[in-house]
Amino acid sequence: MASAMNLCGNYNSTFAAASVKASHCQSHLLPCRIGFSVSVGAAVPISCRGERGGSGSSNKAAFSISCCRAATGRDVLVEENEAVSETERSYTCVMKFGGSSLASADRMKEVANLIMSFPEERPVIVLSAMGKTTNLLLLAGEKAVSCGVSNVDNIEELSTIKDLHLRTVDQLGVDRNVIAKHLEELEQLLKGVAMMKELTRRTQDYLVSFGECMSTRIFAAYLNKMGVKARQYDAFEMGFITTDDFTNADILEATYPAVAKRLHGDWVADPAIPIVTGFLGKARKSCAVTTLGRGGSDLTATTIGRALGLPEIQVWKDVDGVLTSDPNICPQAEPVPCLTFDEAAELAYFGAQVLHPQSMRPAREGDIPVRVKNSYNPKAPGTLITKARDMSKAVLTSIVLKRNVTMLDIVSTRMLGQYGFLAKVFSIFEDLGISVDVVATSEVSISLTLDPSKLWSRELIQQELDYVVEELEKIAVVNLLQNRSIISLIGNVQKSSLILEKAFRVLRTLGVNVQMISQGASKVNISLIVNDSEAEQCVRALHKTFFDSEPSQLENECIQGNGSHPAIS
Ligand SMILES: Nc1ncnc2c1ncn2[C@@H]1O[C@H](COP(=O)(O)OP(=O)(O)O)[C@@H](O)[C@H]1O
Ligand SMILES: N[C@@H](CC(=O)OP(=O)(O)O)C(=O)O
Repeated sequence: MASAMNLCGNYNSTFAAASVKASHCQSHLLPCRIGFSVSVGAAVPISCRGERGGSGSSNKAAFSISCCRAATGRDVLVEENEAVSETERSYTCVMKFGGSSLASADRMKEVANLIMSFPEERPVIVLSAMGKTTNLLLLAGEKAVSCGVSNVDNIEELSTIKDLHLRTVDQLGVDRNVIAKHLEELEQLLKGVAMMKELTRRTQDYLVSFGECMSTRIFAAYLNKMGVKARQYDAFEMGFITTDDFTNADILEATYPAVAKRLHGDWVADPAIPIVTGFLGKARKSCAVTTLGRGGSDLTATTIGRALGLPEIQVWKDVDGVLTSDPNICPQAEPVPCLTFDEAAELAYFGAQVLHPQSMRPAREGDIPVRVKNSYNPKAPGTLITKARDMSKAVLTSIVLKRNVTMLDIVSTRMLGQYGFLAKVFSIFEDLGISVDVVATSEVSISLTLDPSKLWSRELIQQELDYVVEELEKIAVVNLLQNRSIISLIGNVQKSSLILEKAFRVLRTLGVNVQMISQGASKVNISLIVNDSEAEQCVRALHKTFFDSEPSQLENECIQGNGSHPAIS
């Protein structure tokens, strides 16, 4: 009998994708997940995971499989209805917990209770490093470069990391040995950095990997101590294969079948909850440890979701879901109940820290719903991210701010009507491997923004910018404008006139001049470029206008096409 699990076990990405579709045919699964509520502390041990479902016919669930098979040289859609036992289906969802959910031993206990409060789930757990450990590791690395080998022991961040992790294992009552070797190796690594007086990106990735390697070992040991069988995995040892772009590696396609094979194989051999390091991978060429860019554990979770074809991916944070704006700028920001993958991807790409910019890609490809939940408030419904939603009443979903953006005004030195100007400009960015965010063009000029946030090193950015300008000046007059911000209005661009009218009224009232505007092809984002110094004030005022009024009023305005708002007029 073919099951979703066995199909994925063929280690073939087509079949892995097929099992994604398979799980989505179980439409009964989704409604029961929407709006679920749990009570933390009401722990229900998941002690008999391997036995759950058994092999008897009474435990079999109707299961519809729709898969693609390359049988005759072309893809063929095969529809089958089969009965697959719960056991054979192995995992039921991915649950990712970020650093904010894992800041202390108490938080780890609460997360363990939360996982145990879903006895019907057989989750794959993805964890980030505890609290701010990644930042501390980066700072320790920077200090090691110049402090001298004999002073490494005195690096404050190293002591903070050691104290946090040792205190956590002690408070959880697990053996210090679970992380002893890692702490020792971390210190040795920093001594190596101090000796070399150099921290390459490759070493930096290896250095920050200690955070996730330790948090997952501690958590798996704690679950086992609680009688819940768990197995720790380092992503770089379990099939996460990436490019060699240290600090910002891309996950390669080969990851999906490799991860599916490993997780399914282990489940069949010896069922246990996998506790996987987020954020990490293994470089295809050098085989060194890589990282997926800051916040990359979200991407680890969606990659596993797609690899296994799971019905849901849950991303647990310290906020009640994706909010109408960054709560650090707009404390009154409210959770957004539903988002499309496109909206979430745009929101993440344009600066909302809550999701990793690339994390929606595997979910979208596998059409797997992503639920953003609050580990501090599990009863809150959170945000459900799916392929489509009813946009008929939607105006604005969220306002996002991306600071410290560099803008370039590029004016052709050739005459009007010269062809090939745009192509030349973009080939320069391509050659230099620089990503362009927002673009506005006329026949002889281009304004665009460059994204420095993907790079972790300041000097390199300046060096790169100098080089870009030098290259562009061969064909154009270039004006480099730094310290700009992109304010992205994510929502229903079908209502762009309404959105823009309201937005520009606010900005005019504030006396802010928009330096560039772009309405992307995505149809969910309008970007406005303003000075960094004005940006937060603009976001707060825009938020007040779009979200502090009764929803019915916004809807009325949409229907009547009347953009005026009492807060401004
Ligand atoms: N639009 C937004 N919606 C929700 N949170 C946001 C948004 N913009 C910024 N944030 C910030 O993102 C944080 C959650 O993301 P992150 O710190 O990466 O979580 P985790 O470490 O749990 O993965 C929130 O605490 C909040 O301050
Ligand atoms: N620990 C990594 C990866 C990550 O995803 O973290 P978080 O889930 O806490 O944002 C970072 O800080 O970037």
